[in-house]
Amino acid sequence: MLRQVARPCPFCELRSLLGQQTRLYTQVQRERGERHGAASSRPRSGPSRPSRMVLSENVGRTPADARHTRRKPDAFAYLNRTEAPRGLERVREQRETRGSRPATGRDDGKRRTRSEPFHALKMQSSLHQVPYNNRTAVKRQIEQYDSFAKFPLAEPILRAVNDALPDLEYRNPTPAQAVAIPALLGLLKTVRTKVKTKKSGPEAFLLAAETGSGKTLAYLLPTLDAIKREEIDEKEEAEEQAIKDAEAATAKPHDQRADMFSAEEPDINKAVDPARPRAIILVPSAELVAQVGAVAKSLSHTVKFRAAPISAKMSATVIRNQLFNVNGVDVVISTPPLLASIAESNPNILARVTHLICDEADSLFDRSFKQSTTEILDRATPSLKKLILCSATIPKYLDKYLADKFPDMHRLVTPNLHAIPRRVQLGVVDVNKDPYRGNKMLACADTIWQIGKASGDYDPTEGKEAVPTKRVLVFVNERENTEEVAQYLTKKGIDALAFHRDTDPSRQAKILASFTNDAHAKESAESEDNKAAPIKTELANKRTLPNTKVIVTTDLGSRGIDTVSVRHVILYDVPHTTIDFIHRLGRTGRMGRRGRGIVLLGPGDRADVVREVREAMFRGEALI
Ligand SMILES: Nc1ncnc2c1ncn2[C@@H]1O[C@H](COP(=O)(O)OP(=O)(O)OP(=O)(O)O)[C@@H](O)[C@H]1O
Repeated sequence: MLRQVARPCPFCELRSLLGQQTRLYTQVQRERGERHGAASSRPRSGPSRPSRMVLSENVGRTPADARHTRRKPDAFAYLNRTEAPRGLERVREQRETRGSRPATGRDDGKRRTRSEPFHALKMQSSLHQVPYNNRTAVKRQIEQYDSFAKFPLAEPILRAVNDALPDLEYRNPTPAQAVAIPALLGLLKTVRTKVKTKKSGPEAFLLAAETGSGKTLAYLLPTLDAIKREEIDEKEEAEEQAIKDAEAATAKPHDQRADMFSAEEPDINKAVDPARPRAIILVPSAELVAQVGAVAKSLSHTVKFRAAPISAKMSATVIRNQLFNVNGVDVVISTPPLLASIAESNPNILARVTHLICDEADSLFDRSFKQSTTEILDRATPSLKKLILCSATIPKYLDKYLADKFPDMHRLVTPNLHAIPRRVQLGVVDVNKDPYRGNKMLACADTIWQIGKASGDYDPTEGKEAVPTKRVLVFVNERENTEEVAQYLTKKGIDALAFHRDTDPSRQAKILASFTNDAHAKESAESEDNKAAPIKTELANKRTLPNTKVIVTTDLGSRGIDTVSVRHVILYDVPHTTIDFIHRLGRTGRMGRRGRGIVLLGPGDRADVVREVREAMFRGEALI
């Protein structure tokens, strides 16, 4: 042995050289790991061998890059790099020292540092991250308006709030209302995105606030206030004019012929102007027309104005009677295509509009409604004073469009924009596992049975036991699946109904009524119970879930519908975008109530997207 050592063979030399290299490599790796804070967390055991899993940092480097001969890297040059190129780091440093805009709408003007970035969501990132670095100011403003009486609204409007919010002991403004009402009344300076231009036109506002935050009243109350003030001003002007005319008539020599002509003129009552409303509210669906119409009607008893909700589901006679009422009309609530077609044959209908409101603005400016919405906007512009766009989600395309078209727009943003309501929890059911083995319908039925069988929870905010009848919304991505899923659930003894665009209008109204309003729920529950009698006898021998009502729907049911009594939302399909996540989960947990979302994660579904949404919800962060 000793002799062998004394006389080294070439293979041993090679082995020891390799061993040295290996040790050196391991040391370098360990040092690097320690530098990145990873090495200390994982104690090493066994012999230190270079890991085959360590990725090279230089895969993207071309030989040309190495020689510094090429100026521009090719399109794939940065693939597999683990560190930013030196040039990019310089840019980042420069930006940081300059203090660039905050990354999201949820920090105090500081750059947001996420512990875990949205990797999966970045792939489908569609929401505009509305910046606002005056968060503290917004919060202070919200605190300042802790009662409706603090808004300088006309007295009948303040009284009417009680009619719009019955059954509430304390009626305090929500953050959306505290931010929007003073600004729409012209009280506050709001954040403007760009330098003021000299372009004339209506004053434009964007109200961006989370789902179920009372945006309807936030735009309705100041609009009605303005309408009423205009009405009073016009009346006073008319009276002044009448006095002047009378004085002029007495001053002039009596002309009998002139009297004759004036007697022939019709006696026009200027306060009453059929089919010439002062305010238009555009919404994307007939269901929302009915919902916003009901809120407007509840206010109209005290404020005294005429609201005309019109939708394509109404007959032509009903629409005509609503619009061309002899008593006049002040506020028209419609979908854009219907109103645009009416305005084409009666352009005068938009001649006196001073307030145009686009509720669910992201829908109204997307491909399906953009043409009719902009047509109405163009026709109304000459008389328009205020344009108000409202939405719980501001997609990038809308932000870009608004920045181009209305650079002076006032942006009214609440602190929780793009976040799922705080009291909503999100659970996941793995459909791939036993007992479902990929059967989503079975998983859905089982989840609803579990919800139905669970005892009502005590809710301290409402101070009473939870409602005995549980209402569950099931969202699917495709309209065709609504009927199929609803039928399967019915077979499993669940009271489920499909709700989509082709559902019979009267049935649709009944289905929704039981989900949107507790008072209606009692009435419609009775009628539905009577109607469902034959089904019950058919299912008499089956196990049924008596205290649970289910609606299976698509996006149609997710936009703006005020499903206050819904505690559970089941996402049968993983939504395509975070926008859909926000609107679908936003049907529960409204106005600070508790809610639960359950995602059915089946084969091929994006588990990473769901995980990131859950994490963001846990941290109370805005989605991207
Ligand atoms: N100040 C308030 N206090 C208590 N409840 C309120 C208040 N303002 C509105 N609400 C109630 O909150 C519910 C949600 O209101 P609304 O439908 O206007 O929300 P939204 O912000 O438009 O929601 P979405 O974005 O989903 O359309 C309604 O039932 C409404 O009556």
